Amino acid sequence: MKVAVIGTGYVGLTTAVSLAMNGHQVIGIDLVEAKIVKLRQGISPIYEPGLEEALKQVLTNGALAFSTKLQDAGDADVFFVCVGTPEAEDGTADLRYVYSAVAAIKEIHQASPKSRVIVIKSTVPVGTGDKVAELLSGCQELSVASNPEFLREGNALFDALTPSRIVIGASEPKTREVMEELYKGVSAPRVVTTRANAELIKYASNAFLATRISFMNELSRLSAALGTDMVTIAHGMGLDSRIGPEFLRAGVGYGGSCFPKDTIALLQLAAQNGISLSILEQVRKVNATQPVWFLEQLQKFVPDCRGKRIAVLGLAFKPDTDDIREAPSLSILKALEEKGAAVFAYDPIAADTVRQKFPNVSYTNTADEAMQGAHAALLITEWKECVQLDWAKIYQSMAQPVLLDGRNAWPAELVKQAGFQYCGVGRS
Ligand SMILES: NC(=O)C1=CN([C@@H]2O[C@H](COP(=O)(O)OP(=O)(O)OC[C@H]3O[C@@H](n4cnc5c(N)ncnc54)[C@H](O)[C@@H]3O)[C@@H](O)[C@H]2O)C=CC1
Ligand SMILES: O=C(O)[C@H]1O[C@H](OP(=O)(O)OP(=O)(O)OC[C@H]2O[C@@H](n3ccc(=O)[nH]c3=O)[C@H](O)[C@@H]2O)[C@H](O)[C@@H](O)[C@@H]1O
Repeated sequence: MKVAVIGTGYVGLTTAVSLAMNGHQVIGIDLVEAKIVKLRQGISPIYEPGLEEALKQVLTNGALAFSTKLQDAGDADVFFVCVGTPEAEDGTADLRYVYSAVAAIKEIHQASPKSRVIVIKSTVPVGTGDKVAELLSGCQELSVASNPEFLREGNALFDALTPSRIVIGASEPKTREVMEELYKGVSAPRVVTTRANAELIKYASNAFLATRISFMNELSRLSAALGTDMVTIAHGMGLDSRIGPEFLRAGVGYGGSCFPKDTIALLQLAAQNGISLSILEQVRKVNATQPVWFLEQLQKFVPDCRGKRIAVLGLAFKPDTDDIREAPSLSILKALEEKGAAVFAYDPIAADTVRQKFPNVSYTNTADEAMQGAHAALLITEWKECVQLDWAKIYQSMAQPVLLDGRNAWPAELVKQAGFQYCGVGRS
């Protein structure tokens, strides 16, 4: 099929590449010319292992092209809307990019009407797909489907190619057929339902995952007080198939472009409907206070950070991405600066972006270098470059051998044997 993908951020780019890999003829559209120039050269504006190779492959075989002009996609059968839906000032989802993309598609359609489907992949509040359909009510042959995306950054292309499920929100049989045709080669369970159900499945999934994390993070505070071990506890819980092992890792809090904005957007949607989602409110509170709690653990080892060298390892909101949106590292750097610490930070990919926000932090080329002479080292993102370290060498190089493991990813027993003072999240 001929497919246009509007927006070439994480979701748009991986959607475009995966559809092209699955045999469709795809054109990716973005307003930002610099992005399109890069993409045409096979340069991914997003860091993810393997993504650029796949992009180059589909560019070379002609299955994928890019443009800044939606008119270049005039003959497309399907328009994927993959633009951002950021948090507005009041916490609701800002839908201006969605509506402006829809208006542009409407113009194209009116100029040369034919059978077309608009697929909303962006995360949008319940009712948005129906509103879009209303806006297009005069346009014959133009229908609207909701098709939320569940990919994880850092693993986005793999997730797009092998999704856990494909959720299709569409009422008309013809629209459902087009959606089936689009995903013909992809083996994954289908949920074919209404647009509203599809939209809520997306928010509910993210909110539930965030809830698991905050539950474990809050429990980790009790675990620290009791002297129990959160990693063992999570393992023991996760073996119950009703619980499962995923998303039980306690840490310094969740970040990223979606959990923070989608949880607040869901709360606002609920409030607009007179419903209080009190559990979700607590989920956000726990997440906001988790980095503060973590820094209180540091205080036990370094009571006064003024002038002390502190190493911060990992800045991206998770490994294998250069994304720092809502990364816990940002609030931790801010707090350390306020305490007067001399911060030395390392991240294999995201340091340059963080430097723009925190110019007074010293950025190093390796984790070892950040830890040299440090009075404590804090693991914030579990990049392998920050985890697989020569502990004997580091022990010699630190001013005070204190390790604060914000991801429970360092080998606790081994480092303790090497002489370090170790403190994880709900494990000591
Ligand atoms: N980042 C992620 O891992 C996931 C994001 N989502 C959702 O997908 C949506 C997109 O997220 P990201 O890809 O992270 O967003 P992003 O903000 O990284 O990218 C959006 C892109 O759309 C472009 N754009 C905006 N308006 C446009 C228009 N009218 N025409 C052409 N291009 C336009 C922007 O220039 C930008 O490049 C959001 O609703 C998000 O919640 C869903 C699942 C995963
Ligand atoms: O809607 C979205 O944007 C996406 O949001 C998340 O994906 P992503 O934000 O890329 O990353 P995750 O792997 O979910 O991690 C999010 C945050 O939670 C943290 N996390 C994750 C798992 C865990 O056990 N503990 C934990 O603290 C990570 O460190 C990270 O900061 C969801 O996992 C995707 O399904 C969803 O499509």
